[in-house]
Amino acid sequence: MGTNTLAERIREEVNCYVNKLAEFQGKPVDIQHFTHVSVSNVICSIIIGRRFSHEDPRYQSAAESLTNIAKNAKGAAAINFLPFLQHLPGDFFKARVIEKNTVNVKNMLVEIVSEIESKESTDSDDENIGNYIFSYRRRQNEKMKSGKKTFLDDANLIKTIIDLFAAGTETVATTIVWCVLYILCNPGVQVKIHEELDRELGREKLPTMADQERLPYLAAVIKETQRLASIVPFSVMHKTREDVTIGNYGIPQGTTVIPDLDSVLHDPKIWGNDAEKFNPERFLRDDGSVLQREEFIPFSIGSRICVGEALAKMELFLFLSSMFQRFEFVSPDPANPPSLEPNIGFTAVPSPFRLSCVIRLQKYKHS
Ligand code: HEM
Repeated sequence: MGTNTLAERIREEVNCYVNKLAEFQGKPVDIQHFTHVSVSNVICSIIIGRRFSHEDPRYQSAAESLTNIAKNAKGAAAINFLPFLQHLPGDFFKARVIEKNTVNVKNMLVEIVSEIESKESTDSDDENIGNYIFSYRRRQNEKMKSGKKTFLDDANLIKTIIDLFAAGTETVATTIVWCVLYILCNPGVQVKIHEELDRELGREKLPTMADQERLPYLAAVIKETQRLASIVPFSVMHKTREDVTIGNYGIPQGTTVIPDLDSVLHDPKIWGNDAEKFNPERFLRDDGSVLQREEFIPFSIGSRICVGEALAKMELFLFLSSMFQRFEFVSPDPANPPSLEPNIGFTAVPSPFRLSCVIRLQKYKHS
């Protein structure tokens, strides 16, 4: 799918999202659920070509299951190291919770894929271009016709869709919520974001990707959020395919390796003694332009770097720029800001909190 089409789909979702937040008229609300639904709708529009309403019960149940999987993933990781643990009575490592939720998501997807495919047979190819399921099936048919061996089968279609939902929803939604939480605890940062947005974009038009380079302060805020929140602290497990030597350490073939991204993102030798503080300025040069740091690795590094990095960056910019343009985020009790203590599962998620989305702009004149 082209970058422009993708950005347009994200902007459509962002517009629905900020309208949804505006409905609360500044009353305190926990935005985690709405943010998850909107971000997974971006993945939905890529995979099946349409979005779901925030109230759709089938969709709400799948979103809840994905959250449960991410929340409990850390405990279940112990079973990857010591597989016999899965036979213990009870569910101390939450493997059964994960299994139950995965089956729920899988059943919903199988149902949706079959609905989409029965509808697609009546749609023209042009209407389906840019839809992941359609592209997958087209490639699968080409491979089968050519007689080549292919892994593109029904089971892998569902598995890759689950991967995209699981990896692409929790991560981006959690980063957006962390950003707002850091802002509540650092109100001076929000003042600077608003100044930059008002000066560079005004308040009439929903931001586009073309606006990104005019907002270096916001870019620094997003980077600092990703650094400090370090939402995938232990990345994804890998296994060595051959014997390797790193420094004085020999790592035999077949060793499970857990990359500790957190140790780089929070290292005071790299970021200074204020490494545990939220300080967007560390990503800005003296002239106000954005500083790229090679130690900034929230998406990991190497050949298995996150495949969704470009999409995630686009979403973070379009969601957050529009949110700050439209609202001022205020803690209902400024003297007692919400806790910054994360709940660590597969991702590091903020503890639930409420905030007021005070409207700066009623509605966009042009979207
Ligand atoms: C702020 C958002 C995100 C962060 C911080 C993030 C971070 C990561 C990290 C650390 C990894 C592990 C890389 C490794 O194995 O070394 C990963 C893998 C992955 N990510 Fe992301 N990600 C984000 C968003 C997304 C999005 C939006 C998608 C897709 C639509 C996505 C899809 C994936 C997939 C499929 C993998 C597995 C790649 C593989 O198996 O090689 N991610 N991500």
